[in-house]
Amino acid sequence: MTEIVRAEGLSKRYGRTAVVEKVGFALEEERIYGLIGRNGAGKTTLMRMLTAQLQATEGKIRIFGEHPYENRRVLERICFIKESQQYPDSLKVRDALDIAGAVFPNWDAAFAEQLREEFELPANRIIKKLSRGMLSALGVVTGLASRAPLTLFDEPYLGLDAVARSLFYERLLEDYSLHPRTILLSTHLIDEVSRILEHILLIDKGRLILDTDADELRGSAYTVMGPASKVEAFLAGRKVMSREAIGGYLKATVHERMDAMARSKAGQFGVELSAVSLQELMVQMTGPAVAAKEEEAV
Ligand SMILES: Nc1ncnc2c1ncn2[C@@H]1O[C@H](COP(=O)(O)OP(=O)(O)OP(=O)(O)O)[C@@H](O)[C@H]1O
Repeated sequence: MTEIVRAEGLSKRYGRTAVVEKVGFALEEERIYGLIGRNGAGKTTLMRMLTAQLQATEGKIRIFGEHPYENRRVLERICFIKESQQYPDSLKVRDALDIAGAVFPNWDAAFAEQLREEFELPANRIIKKLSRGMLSALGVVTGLASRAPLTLFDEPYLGLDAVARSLFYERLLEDYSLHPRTILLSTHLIDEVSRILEHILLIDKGRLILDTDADELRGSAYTVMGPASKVEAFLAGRKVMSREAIGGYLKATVHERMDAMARSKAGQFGVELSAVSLQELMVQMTGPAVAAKEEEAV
Protein backbone atom coordinates (compact mmCIF):
# COMPACT_ATOMS: atom_id res chain seq x y z
CA MET A 1 0.00 0.00 0.00
CA THR A 2 1.28 3.45 -0.89
CA GLU A 3 1.37 6.02 1.88
CA ILE A 4 -0.38 9.28 0.96
CA VAL A 5 -0.11 11.19 4.23
CA ARG A 6 2.35 10.98 7.10
CA ALA A 7 2.19 13.14 10.21
CA GLU A 8 4.83 12.88 12.90
CA GLY A 9 4.79 14.63 16.27
CA LEU A 10 2.36 17.21 14.94
CA SER A 11 1.35 19.91 17.43
CA LYS A 12 -0.52 23.18 17.28
CA ARG A 13 -0.39 25.50 20.26
CA TYR A 14 -1.93 28.90 20.80
CA GLY A 15 0.13 30.45 23.57
CA ARG A 16 0.22 27.79 26.23
CA THR A 17 -2.89 26.01 25.01
CA ALA A 18 -2.21 22.86 23.04
CA VAL A 19 -5.01 22.27 20.54
CA VAL A 20 -3.28 19.37 18.77
CA GLU A 21 -0.55 17.61 20.69
CA LYS A 22 2.12 15.29 19.23
CA VAL A 23 -0.13 13.55 16.75
CA GLY A 24 1.32 10.93 14.43
CA PHE A 25 -0.38 8.70 11.84
CA ALA A 26 -0.25 7.60 8.23
CA LEU A 27 -3.01 7.48 5.61
CA GLU A 28 -2.75 4.95 2.84
CA GLU A 29 -3.86 5.15 -0.75
CA GLU A 30 -7.46 4.18 -1.55
CA ARG A 31 -9.00 4.01 1.88
CA ILE A 32 -11.80 5.89 3.63
CA TYR A 33 -10.75 7.25 7.01
CA GLY A 34 -12.93 8.72 9.72
CA LEU A 35 -11.44 11.45 11.88
CA ILE A 36 -13.63 11.18 14.93
CA GLY A 37 -13.76 13.36 17.98
CA ARG A 38 -16.00 15.47 20.15
CA ASN A 39 -16.57 19.19 19.54
CA GLY A 40 -13.32 21.06 19.97
CA ALA A 41 -11.18 17.90 19.89
CA GLY A 42 -8.91 19.38 17.23
CA LYS A 43 -10.24 17.81 14.00
CA THR A 44 -10.47 21.01 11.97
CA THR A 45 -7.09 22.21 13.23
CA LEU A 46 -5.49 18.92 12.18
CA MET A 47 -7.10 19.05 8.73
CA ARG A 48 -6.02 22.66 8.23
CA MET A 49 -2.43 21.71 9.03
CA LEU A 50 -2.52 18.74 6.65
CA THR A 51 -3.77 20.97 3.84
CA ALA A 52 -1.16 23.67 4.50
CA GLN A 53 -3.74 26.26 5.58
CA LEU A 54 -2.30 26.45 9.06
CA GLN A 55 1.32 26.28 10.13
CA ALA A 56 2.05 23.58 12.71
CA THR A 57 3.85 24.66 15.88
CA GLU A 58 6.01 21.58 15.57
CA GLY A 59 6.11 18.23 13.83
CA LYS A 60 6.45 16.90 10.33
CA ILE A 61 3.91 16.49 7.54
CA ARG A 62 4.44 14.66 4.28
CA ILE A 63 1.70 14.53 1.66
CA PHE A 64 2.46 12.42 -1.41
CA GLY A 65 5.96 12.25 0.04
CA GLU A 66 6.45 16.03 0.01
CA HIS A 67 6.05 19.03 2.25
CA PRO A 68 2.63 20.56 1.42
CA TYR A 69 3.37 24.25 2.17
CA GLU A 70 3.26 26.39 -0.98
CA ASN A 71 3.75 23.20 -2.97
CA ARG A 72 1.52 23.28 -6.04
CA ARG A 73 2.29 19.68 -7.02
CA VAL A 74 0.84 18.54 -3.72
CA LEU A 75 -1.95 21.05 -3.29
CA GLU A 76 -3.56 20.45 -6.70
CA ARG A 77 -4.07 16.83 -5.67
CA ILE A 78 -5.91 17.79 -2.47
CA CYS A 79 -9.53 18.86 -2.10
CA PHE A 80 -10.47 20.15 1.35
CA ILE A 81 -14.16 20.77 1.92
CA LYS A 82 -14.34 23.00 4.96
CA GLU A 83 -17.15 23.42 7.39
CA SER A 84 -17.28 27.18 6.80
CA GLN A 85 -16.17 27.79 3.22
CA GLN A 86 -16.20 31.47 2.24
CA TYR A 87 -17.24 32.56 -1.27
CA PRO A 88 -17.05 35.98 -2.98
CA ASP A 89 -20.29 37.98 -2.67
CA SER A 90 -21.63 37.70 -6.20
CA LEU A 91 -20.55 34.13 -6.98
CA LYS A 92 -23.27 31.78 -8.20
CA VAL A 93 -23.44 28.01 -7.74
CA ARG A 94 -22.56 27.45 -11.39
CA ASP A 95 -19.53 29.80 -11.12
CA ALA A 96 -18.22 27.93 -8.07
CA LEU A 97 -18.47 24.61 -9.91
CA ASP A 98 -16.78 26.09 -13.00
CA ILE A 99 -13.92 27.39 -10.85
CA ALA A 100 -13.57 23.98 -9.18
CA GLY A 101 -13.45 22.47 -12.67
CA ALA A 102 -10.47 24.69 -13.50
CA VAL A 103 -8.69 23.93 -10.22
CA PHE A 104 -8.98 20.15 -9.91
CA PRO A 105 -7.26 18.11 -12.61
CA ASN A 106 -9.60 15.09 -12.18
CA TRP A 107 -12.81 17.17 -12.12
CA ASP A 108 -15.78 15.40 -13.73
CA ALA A 109 -18.16 18.12 -14.97
CA ALA A 110 -20.93 15.68 -15.92
CA PHE A 111 -20.81 14.09 -12.48
CA ALA A 112 -20.86 17.54 -10.86
CA GLU A 113 -23.97 18.45 -12.87
CA GLN A 114 -25.66 15.16 -11.97
CA LEU A 115 -24.93 15.76 -8.28
CA ARG A 116 -26.04 19.40 -8.47
CA GLU A 117 -29.42 18.25 -9.78
CA GLU A 118 -29.70 15.40 -7.27
CA PHE A 119 -28.98 17.76 -4.37
CA GLU A 120 -31.44 20.25 -5.90
CA LEU A 121 -28.95 23.09 -6.01
CA PRO A 122 -30.16 25.99 -8.20
CA ALA A 123 -27.34 26.67 -10.67
CA ASN A 124 -27.99 30.40 -10.93
CA ARG A 125 -28.50 31.16 -7.26
CA ILE A 126 -25.96 33.43 -5.59
CA ILE A 127 -24.09 31.36 -3.00
CA LYS A 128 -24.59 33.99 -0.28
CA LYS A 129 -28.33 33.34 -0.62
CA LEU A 130 -28.13 29.56 -0.21
CA SER A 131 -29.57 27.93 2.88
CA ARG A 132 -27.21 26.23 5.33
CA GLY A 133 -28.08 22.80 3.91
CA MET A 134 -27.60 23.96 0.30
CA LEU A 135 -24.20 25.37 1.20
CA SER A 136 -23.20 22.01 2.66
CA ALA A 137 -24.55 20.32 -0.48
CA LEU A 138 -22.37 22.58 -2.64
CA GLY A 139 -19.35 21.42 -0.62
CA VAL A 140 -20.33 17.79 -0.99
CA VAL A 141 -20.83 18.14 -4.78
CA THR A 142 -17.44 19.87 -5.12
CA GLY A 143 -15.64 17.30 -2.99
CA LEU A 144 -17.09 14.32 -4.82
CA ALA A 145 -16.71 15.70 -8.37
CA SER A 146 -13.12 16.82 -7.66
CA ARG A 147 -12.03 13.16 -7.53
CA ALA A 148 -8.92 14.51 -5.80
CA PRO A 149 -6.47 11.75 -4.81
CA LEU A 150 -6.72 13.12 -1.26
CA THR A 151 -10.16 14.47 -0.37
CA LEU A 152 -10.91 15.85 3.08
CA PHE A 153 -14.45 16.54 4.25
CA ASP A 154 -14.75 18.49 7.49
CA GLU A 155 -18.16 17.61 8.96
CA PRO A 156 -19.82 17.75 5.52
CA TYR A 157 -23.32 16.92 6.70
CA LEU A 158 -23.94 20.10 8.74
CA GLY A 159 -27.32 21.42 7.68
CA LEU A 160 -28.04 18.51 5.33
CA ASP A 161 -31.32 16.74 5.96
CA ALA A 162 -31.53 12.96 6.33
CA VAL A 163 -32.34 12.41 2.63
CA ALA A 164 -29.39 14.52 1.45
CA ARG A 165 -27.04 12.89 3.95
CA SER A 166 -27.93 9.43 2.79
CA LEU A 167 -27.56 10.56 -0.86
CA PHE A 168 -24.06 11.82 0.03
CA TYR A 169 -23.02 8.50 1.61
CA GLU A 170 -24.44 6.54 -1.36
CA ARG A 171 -22.73 8.65 -4.02
CA LEU A 172 -19.48 8.68 -2.06
CA LEU A 173 -19.40 4.88 -1.87
CA GLU A 174 -20.45 4.39 -5.51
CA ASP A 175 -17.93 6.86 -6.86
CA TYR A 176 -15.18 5.61 -4.55
CA SER A 177 -15.63 2.07 -5.85
CA LEU A 178 -15.28 3.34 -9.44
CA HIS A 179 -12.52 5.87 -8.69
CA PRO A 180 -10.72 4.81 -5.50
CA ARG A 181 -8.89 7.58 -3.66
CA THR A 182 -8.00 8.52 -0.10
CA ILE A 183 -10.82 10.16 1.81
CA LEU A 184 -10.60 11.66 5.28
CA LEU A 185 -13.96 12.54 6.75
CA SER A 186 -14.27 14.28 10.09
CA THR A 187 -17.35 13.80 12.18
CA HIS A 188 -18.69 13.60 15.68
CA LEU A 189 -21.79 11.67 14.53
CA ILE A 190 -20.35 8.25 13.95
CA ASP A 191 -23.16 5.76 13.65
CA GLU A 192 -24.50 7.26 10.45
CA VAL A 193 -21.16 7.17 8.64
CA SER A 194 -19.67 4.15 10.35
CA ARG A 195 -20.67 1.79 7.53
CA ILE A 196 -18.59 3.73 5.01
CA LEU A 197 -15.47 4.09 7.18
CA GLU A 198 -12.64 1.60 6.79
CA HIS A 199 -10.30 3.08 9.36
CA ILE A 200 -10.82 5.23 12.42
CA LEU A 201 -8.62 7.95 13.88
CA LEU A 202 -10.03 9.04 17.22
CA ILE A 203 -8.87 12.38 18.54
CA ASP A 204 -9.61 13.56 22.07
CA LYS A 205 -8.46 16.87 23.53
CA GLY A 206 -5.88 17.21 20.77
CA ARG A 207 -4.38 13.76 21.20
CA LEU A 208 -4.78 10.79 18.92
CA ILE A 209 -6.09 8.07 21.19
CA LEU A 210 -6.99 5.45 18.59
CA ASP A 211 -5.76 4.57 15.10
CA THR A 212 -7.42 1.36 14.09
CA ASP A 213 -9.30 -0.63 11.47
CA ALA A 214 -13.06 0.07 11.77
CA ASP A 215 -14.07 -3.61 11.69
CA GLU A 216 -11.54 -4.46 14.34
CA LEU A 217 -12.86 -1.65 16.50
CA ARG A 218 -16.46 -2.78 16.03
CA GLY A 219 -15.48 -6.22 17.30
CA SER A 220 -13.43 -4.97 20.23
CA ALA A 221 -16.33 -4.58 22.66
CA TYR A 222 -19.87 -5.74 23.28
CA THR A 223 -22.80 -4.98 25.55
CA VAL A 224 -24.36 -7.38 27.97
CA MET A 225 -27.91 -6.95 29.23
CA GLY A 226 -30.14 -8.83 31.67
CA PRO A 227 -31.23 -9.04 35.29
CA ALA A 228 -28.64 -7.17 37.38
CA SER A 229 -27.49 -10.15 39.46
CA LYS A 230 -27.02 -12.36 36.38
CA VAL A 231 -25.14 -9.62 34.48
CA GLU A 232 -22.88 -9.03 37.52
CA ALA A 233 -22.14 -12.77 37.64
CA PHE A 234 -21.29 -12.76 33.93
CA LEU A 235 -19.04 -9.70 34.35
CA ALA A 236 -16.80 -11.33 36.96
CA GLY A 237 -13.19 -11.14 35.75
CA ARG A 238 -14.08 -9.14 32.62
CA LYS A 239 -12.88 -5.74 31.50
CA VAL A 240 -15.92 -3.55 32.10
CA MET A 241 -16.09 -0.11 30.48
CA SER A 242 -19.44 1.01 31.88
CA ARG A 243 -22.51 -0.11 33.78
CA GLU A 244 -25.99 1.36 33.40
CA ALA A 245 -28.80 0.23 35.70
CA ILE A 246 -32.32 0.24 34.28
CA GLY A 247 -34.80 -0.86 36.98
CA GLY A 248 -33.69 -4.30 38.11
CA TYR A 249 -31.77 -4.70 34.86
CA LEU A 250 -28.19 -3.90 34.07
CA LYS A 251 -26.59 -2.96 30.76
CA ALA A 252 -22.81 -3.09 30.70
CA THR A 253 -20.16 -2.61 28.04
CA VAL A 254 -17.29 -5.06 28.04
CA HIS A 255 -14.02 -4.09 26.36
CA GLU A 256 -13.25 -7.55 24.97
CA ARG A 257 -14.04 -9.50 21.82
CA MET A 258 -17.35 -11.37 21.81
CA ASP A 259 -15.91 -14.84 21.33
CA ALA A 260 -17.53 -18.29 21.50
CA MET A 261 -16.63 -18.61 25.19
CA ALA A 262 -18.42 -15.37 26.04
CA ARG A 263 -21.47 -16.44 24.02
CA SER A 264 -21.62 -19.78 25.74
CA LYS A 265 -21.24 -18.15 29.19
CA ALA A 266 -24.02 -15.71 28.31
CA GLY A 267 -26.27 -18.68 27.52
CA GLN A 268 -25.45 -20.28 30.89
CA PHE A 269 -26.04 -17.05 32.82
CA GLY A 270 -29.18 -16.11 30.91
CA VAL A 271 -27.93 -12.70 29.71
CA GLU A 272 -28.01 -11.18 26.23
CA LEU A 273 -24.94 -10.06 24.31
CA SER A 274 -25.01 -7.59 21.43
CA ALA A 275 -22.50 -5.73 19.29
CA VAL A 276 -21.64 -2.27 20.55
CA SER A 277 -22.05 0.57 18.06
CA LEU A 278 -19.03 2.69 17.16
CA GLN A 279 -20.85 5.75 18.45
CA GLU A 280 -21.35 4.12 21.85
CA LEU A 281 -17.73 3.04 21.95
CA MET A 282 -16.50 6.54 21.16
CA VAL A 283 -18.72 8.02 23.88
CA GLN A 284 -17.25 5.53 26.35
CA MET A 285 -13.69 6.27 25.24
CA THR A 286 -13.90 10.05 25.18
CA GLY A 287 -16.51 10.68 27.87
CA PRO A 288 -15.56 11.94 31.32
CA ALA A 289 -13.40 9.83 33.62
CA VAL A 290 -12.83 6.95 31.24
CA ALA A 291 -10.00 5.64 33.34
CA ALA A 292 -12.21 5.46 36.38
CA LYS A 293 -14.88 3.63 34.44
CA GLU A 294 -12.61 1.04 32.90
CA GLU A 295 -12.04 -1.45 35.62
CA GLU A 296 -11.30 -5.10 36.10
CA ALA A 297 -14.44 -6.52 37.64
CA VAL A 298 -13.67 -8.91 40.43
N1 LIG B 1 -7.05 30.55 16.46
C1 LIG B 1 -7.30 29.90 17.61
N2 LIG B 1 -6.90 30.39 18.79
C2 LIG B 1 -7.12 29.75 19.94
N3 LIG B 1 -7.77 28.58 20.04
C3 LIG B 1 -8.21 28.04 18.90
C4 LIG B 1 -8.00 28.65 17.63
N4 LIG B 1 -8.54 27.86 16.67
C5 LIG B 1 -9.08 26.80 17.33
N5 LIG B 1 -8.89 26.90 18.65
C6 LIG B 1 -9.33 25.93 19.69
O1 LIG B 1 -8.83 24.68 19.37
C7 LIG B 1 -9.71 23.65 19.79
C8 LIG B 1 -9.92 22.69 18.65
O2 LIG B 1 -10.69 23.32 17.64
P1 LIG B 1 -11.10 22.57 16.30
O3 LIG B 1 -11.93 23.51 15.50
O4 LIG B 1 -9.88 22.03 15.66
O5 LIG B 1 -11.97 21.37 16.87
P2 LIG B 1 -12.95 20.36 16.12
O6 LIG B 1 -12.60 19.01 16.61
O7 LIG B 1 -12.91 20.59 14.64
O8 LIG B 1 -14.35 20.80 16.72
P3 LIG B 1 -15.85 20.80 16.06
O9 LIG B 1 -16.29 19.37 15.94
O10 LIG B 1 -16.64 21.53 17.11
O11 LIG B 1 -15.77 21.54 14.77
C9 LIG B 1 -10.97 24.34 20.28
O12 LIG B 1 -10.92 24.37 21.68
C10 LIG B 1 -10.84 25.73 19.71
O13 LIG B 1 -11.46 26.67 20.54
